[in-house]
Amino acid sequence: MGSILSSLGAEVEVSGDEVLINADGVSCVEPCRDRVKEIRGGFFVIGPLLARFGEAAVALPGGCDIGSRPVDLFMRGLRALGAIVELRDGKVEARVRNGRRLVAGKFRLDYPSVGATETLMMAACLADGVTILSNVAKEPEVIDLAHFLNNSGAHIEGAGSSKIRILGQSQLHGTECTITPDRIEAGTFLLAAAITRSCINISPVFPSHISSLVHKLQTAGCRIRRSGRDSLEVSAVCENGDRVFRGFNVTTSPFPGFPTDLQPQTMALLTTCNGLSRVEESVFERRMTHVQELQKLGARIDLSGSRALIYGKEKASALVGSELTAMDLRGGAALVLAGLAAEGRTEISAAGHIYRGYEDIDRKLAGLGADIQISSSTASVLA
Ligand SMILES: CC(=O)N[C@H]1[C@@H](OP(=O)(O)OP(=O)(O)OC[C@H]2O[C@@H](n3ccc(=O)[nH]c3=O)[C@H](O)[C@@H]2O)O[C@H](CO)[C@@H](O)[C@@H]1O
Ligand SMILES: C=C(OP(=O)(O)O)C(=O)O
Repeated sequence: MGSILSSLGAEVEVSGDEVLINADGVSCVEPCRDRVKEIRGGFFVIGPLLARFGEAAVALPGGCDIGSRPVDLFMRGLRALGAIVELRDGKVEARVRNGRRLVAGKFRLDYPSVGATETLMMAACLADGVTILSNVAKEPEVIDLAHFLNNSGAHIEGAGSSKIRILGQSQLHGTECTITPDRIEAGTFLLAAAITRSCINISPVFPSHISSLVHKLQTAGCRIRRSGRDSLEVSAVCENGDRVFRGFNVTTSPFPGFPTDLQPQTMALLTTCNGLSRVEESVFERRMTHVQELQKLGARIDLSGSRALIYGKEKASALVGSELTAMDLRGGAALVLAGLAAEGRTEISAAGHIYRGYEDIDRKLAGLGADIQISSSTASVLA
């Protein structure tokens, strides 16, 4: 994102955990227009750029190959705000009808897409009048973005519910914000503790952001308690002191349902839980490519479309290390977890996927006692 903002003329300075963005340089409309047309991988800037400059052209979103990832909701939503939007040569081109300012409108999303909700919310902040978006995503990241925009002078109500009301402003200003903790990274570490039958303390994490995972892990037999305002302690030892976990069923769905971004890692855990578990992926239609890799470790999984039946083994150590390929980000994380539990050495190629969502994952896991090395192309995990 930093390089996208820089290519638009913003100054971006990274210092430790802080990022300083000065967008004054993005005020010149003509050069900006040219730069925007060259952007690759910045699909989500279409809303703010269109609202700010009356015109934007961005490449279709990339990301993991986990489904068709359509952009119809973005296009129809922006049209409802008065834009002319066309898909041409792999790019979405949009401009404001009759002048330079979007007009407020009403738009109901067919599906509560996170990206479409965030894009339309950003665009509507600068539209003329009151916009109502309904059936929107309720993810914590949507609430976080709304807080940030409100602190920048926007007027957004209802983020976190299924209807958002936005009173458009003529301009926004800079502000400071702290980004909400990454619930998917925290959830992955909860699962790492569970699959290795360990006890760890995780922070920062807001427990209410991952309660669906916490409930499932408790069903399996994990003890999890809140150890502070933004920390959780997970102890992968059952109440009766043993380490045999029960399998459970999972169906992914939008927040507050079970997150699709934790489905592959949860499946890795289920291969080590007792009995039959069912996993159904309902958000993305091709998010099961980790199954064939888990099978190479000895996991018994029957796959039919987006439904998997996992015949768990009683012992966490029932998996055996092998050579695997990370097909996408969360699928790759699932293989790392399985590799931690498997007997012997697991080598994962195409590990670059994993870094896209887990900064320093090798250092963090090594700090917890794992024997893991990741280069940009390969991860090696020793149980
Ligand atoms: C960078 C980022 O934050 N990515 C997250 C975001 O992705 P992203 O915002 O891409 O995911 P969406 O919430 O948009 O996608 C959810 C569903 O909506 C459908 N859809 C989406 C847009 C559209 O115009 N039409 C349409 O039909 C998609 O095909 C998918 O089936 O939310 C996903 C669901 O929580 C997470 O897995 C991703 O990690
Ligand atoms: C699917 C994910 O990311 P992206 O939307 O960038 O592909 C993810 O974070 O799991």
